Amino acid sequence: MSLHTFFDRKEDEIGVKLNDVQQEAVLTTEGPLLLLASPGSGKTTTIIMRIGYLIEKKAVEPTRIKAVTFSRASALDMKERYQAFFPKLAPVDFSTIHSLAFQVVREYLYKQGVTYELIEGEIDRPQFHKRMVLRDLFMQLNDEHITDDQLDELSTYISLVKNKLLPEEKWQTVECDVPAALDILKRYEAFKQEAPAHLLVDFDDMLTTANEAFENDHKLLAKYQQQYDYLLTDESQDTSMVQHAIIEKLVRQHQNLCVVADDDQSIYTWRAAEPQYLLDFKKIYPNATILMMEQNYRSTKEIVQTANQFIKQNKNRYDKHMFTENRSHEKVQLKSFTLYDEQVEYIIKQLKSVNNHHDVAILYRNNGSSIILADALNEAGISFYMKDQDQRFFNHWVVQDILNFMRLAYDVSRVDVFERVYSKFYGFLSKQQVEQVRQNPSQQSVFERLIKYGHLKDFQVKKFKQYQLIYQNIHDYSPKEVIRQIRKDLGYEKVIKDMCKRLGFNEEGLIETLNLLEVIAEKAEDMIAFARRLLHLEQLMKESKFNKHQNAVTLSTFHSAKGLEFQSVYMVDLIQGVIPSRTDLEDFKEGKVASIEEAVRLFYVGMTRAETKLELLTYERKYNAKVQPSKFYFDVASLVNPSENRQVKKQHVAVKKKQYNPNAIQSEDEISVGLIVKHRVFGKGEIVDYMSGSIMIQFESDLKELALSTCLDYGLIELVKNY
Ligand SMILES: Nc1ncnc2c1ncn2[C@@H]1O[C@H](COP(=O)(O)OP(=O)(O)OP(=O)(O)O)[C@@H](O)[C@H]1O
Repeated sequence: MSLHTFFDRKEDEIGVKLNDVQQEAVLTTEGPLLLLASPGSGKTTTIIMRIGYLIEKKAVEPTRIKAVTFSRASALDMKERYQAFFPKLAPVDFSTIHSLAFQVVREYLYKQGVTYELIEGEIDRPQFHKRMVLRDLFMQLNDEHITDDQLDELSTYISLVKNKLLPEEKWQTVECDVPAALDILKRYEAFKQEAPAHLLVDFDDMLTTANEAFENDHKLLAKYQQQYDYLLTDESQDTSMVQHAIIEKLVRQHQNLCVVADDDQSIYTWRAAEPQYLLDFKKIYPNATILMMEQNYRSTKEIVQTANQFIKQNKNRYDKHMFTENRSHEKVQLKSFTLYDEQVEYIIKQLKSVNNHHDVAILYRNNGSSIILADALNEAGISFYMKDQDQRFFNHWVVQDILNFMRLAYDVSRVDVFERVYSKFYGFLSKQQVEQVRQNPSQQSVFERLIKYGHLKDFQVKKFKQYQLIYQNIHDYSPKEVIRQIRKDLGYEKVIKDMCKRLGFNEEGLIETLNLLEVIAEKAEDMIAFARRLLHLEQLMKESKFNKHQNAVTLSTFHSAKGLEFQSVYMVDLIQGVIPSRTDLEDFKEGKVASIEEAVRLFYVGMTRAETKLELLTYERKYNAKVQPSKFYFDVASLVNPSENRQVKKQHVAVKKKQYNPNAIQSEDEISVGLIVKHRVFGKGEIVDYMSGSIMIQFESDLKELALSTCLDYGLIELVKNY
């Protein structure tokens, strides 16, 4: 059978004729190969064909091929695609790196007579679960309960340190905002090894121990090296250092390694992914072949061209040129609303005008965006699907606090409820003072008893008399107004801001939670209806994962949308501080580009999910505060409508040079995003974006893109304040 017939036959069978690069990737079976695959470029199709080719044409035993995937879901997906493409061939081993590491560790420790116990995932002794252990250690070191957000951050920090293979003396180089994180990590590692003959291991230890096993036990390594003649790793842009190290050792003899990746879709560096490894691939494997699969089969010309130009602003990448032979359809749409509410109303209107919701996705940066969307969709009678809905919002302590403040309104004599929130009233109550209330039970309100028996200081008496008055009239107010009163008049917001300073919580996130609660409360008549609405929403979001095959619109974060595709995609809440995030922007100001480049990649992942329709949505005001549209929104706007920007530039060329201003900014080095400047014609504004050649300034009246050289040459802008 000739080569020609292999590809032709497969074309007849599955209806896909591989393009030239795809064919080359199939045929390059020997030696290291880095296959850089643009989104929608037929990566999975090519990998499966390559495996089939190895078996059918090169007579490789299926058991001698190992395909390592990033997740169990993609292992399953590949297995199914392989069976569909090659129904007559014996199965190939598609599995995650963790399952490979698990086998290695089991054998390695068994040989040493050491037993082990897994403390992550489903385990026998829940009290030894990683999260429980970390909770206890946090308490021991900080004398406080850890929040769920902090626990997540701590776990990520530990994973990062382990996956980067950092030695102990370098652990402190990794930043973590959780108090005493480094000490917790040290104690956690010691705790797991307290009994050397019975180790406690988490998922990260599986990887580091497997790597160590290959380093120390040469016989074991040789056994695994001889087990597979061909290795393939998928989604390799998300692979961590320890995972790369394991693979490197496995293929050391034959070097038959096919690494499939898209460095432009690397969005997990915060979870230890090492896209730099791909950029250094030739240093590690000098004989490597690098192929670029750049033809996109998913999206229209407009979407592919815009996304392709957008990603080129990143510098640390392989310079690929994604293209498509698909049809033209419509430009990428950009919508900027005055108010946040208008964005939601617009989406609902759009969805009501189409019947098929299954093909539509609404994508956002943060999970918080889903709450208001879910609420509005539910009101409009539109079903939605969420793969990994985040229930943390509903269980969040801020939400529980607000509900407890409200509960107290229905029975102001309840000490048990008061005890849950006493420290959240601005008034510095001590446990002992509250204890006095408990020790003097009566039908009187907790406030009266507190004032009578609590030995309060003068200022506390004054405060709690005010609070008592607020509670007496609280039922006259709407639930939204009640939340406002809790925030402002009971001093809750002041208390949580103090907590943020003391405990390193994310203030912005907590305020956002309160704002979201106010939006939900808007539609409720009273506090009971508000609590019910919250419960209903929680239930709805929990159950939304069962709507996958219904006529339901998909709600997803950009991260979780990776690998998915939809006819229509709405990217929402595109504002500065969200995407790019505040941290991305701060890093950028300090000259660090890694995080803003990752934000660009994340945005790119979102854009490339769309097949025919892509809309980017932003707004200028949210919860009565001014916000700025995302820098990426403008980047896309200038790609989609370059002529509009040219008009703006033309306007400024007319300015006369003789009006020279000695205080003006004269050099490009003085420009940075966030600077407050005064423009000679347009007045005060903030630099919101800065690209080579132009700057974008948000003036009070509107936003303008100005030619940088004109501003500098003619002394048009001067510095007002730097922050
Ligand atoms: N050579 C080709 N000719 C026509 N269609 C193709 C070709 N290669 C792939 N496709 C089609 O492109 C679509 C995407 O392919 P596939 O799922 O393999 O992409 P992918 O690169 O794995 O996507 P992702 O961006 O999710 O990584 C599929 O419908 C596939 O049939």
